[in-house]
Amino acid sequence: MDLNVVTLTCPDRPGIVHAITGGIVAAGGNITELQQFSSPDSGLFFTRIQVSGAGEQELRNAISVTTTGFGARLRVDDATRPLRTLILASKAGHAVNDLLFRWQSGDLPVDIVRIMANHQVLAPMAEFYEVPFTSRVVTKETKGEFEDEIRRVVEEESIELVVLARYMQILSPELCEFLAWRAINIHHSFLPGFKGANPYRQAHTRGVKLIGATAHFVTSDLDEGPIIEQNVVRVDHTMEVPKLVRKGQAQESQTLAEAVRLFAEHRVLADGDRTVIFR
Ligand SMILES: Nc1nc2c(c(=O)[nH]1)N[C@@H](CN(C=O)c1ccc(C(=O)N[C@@H](CCC(=O)O)C(=O)O)cc1)CN2
Repeated sequence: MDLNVVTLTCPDRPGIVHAITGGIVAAGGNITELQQFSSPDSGLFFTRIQVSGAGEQELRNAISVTTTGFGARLRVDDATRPLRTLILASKAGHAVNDLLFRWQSGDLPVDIVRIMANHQVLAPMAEFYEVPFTSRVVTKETKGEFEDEIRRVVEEESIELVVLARYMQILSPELCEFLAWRAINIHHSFLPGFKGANPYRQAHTRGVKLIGATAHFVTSDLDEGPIIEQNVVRVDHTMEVPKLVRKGQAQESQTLAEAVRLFAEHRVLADGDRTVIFR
């Protein structure tokens, strides 16, 4: 049985749902889930519709006809096809291991094709999960070559999602543009607080009572990308930085995995520099 996800964004107006569902009926489809949102800020309409019993192309053709003139951005995706995913990592293994375990357990609709890292530390973990692993020391001199290798892998392996699972190198503006809206980073703080490489030390110095994690799309503005998912946990004065790191790692892993799931299920839509999330 075909199962597809229709996502559409267009300037808001009356009759959009009527037009889309008319196309779905024309293609012989049955709606199994429907969510919509009209943004008062952007004036845009957003919808995600899960459809059974109609082919991907038939849906795309039928809805394109019934929404002609709407100025719509339409996608139809096979809901049963796992997203081809590349993980970028450094030394920290908690978020990588969590993704690999959930993937191997069938808990994430992705296919982890490769791990690329700027350290060799995670090679045994990749071998355990039988995932191809590439590592290269990244310096100012070698950064360009490594980024070219990332681009080559994305193109040659038909990668649909790049996950920065505590990858501690800043991507160039050119690579950010190439990966726009298809690269997710996990930042180890509750953004917009404590940007940069050492948020737990910043949190300890500030004496906060909550710490957290933020999954966001990667942009050339460090830690400023559109937010997909966030979580927080309570902390207190008795906790030194190592304890904050341990408590934070659990939040990072959970937050990143949820953001990857939402993206892979086509539940994340772009609304300017923000996101619309259909959970
Ligand atoms: N273009 C972007 N690249 C990356 C982002 C991003 O938002 N945009 N997020 C980072 C992850 N990150 C925080 O979440 C982060 C990583 C690294 C640094 C940093 O200052 N790195 C130093 C080197 C540190 C080292 O070698 O250990 C640097 O690159 O000079 C800040 C924030 C991933 N990339």
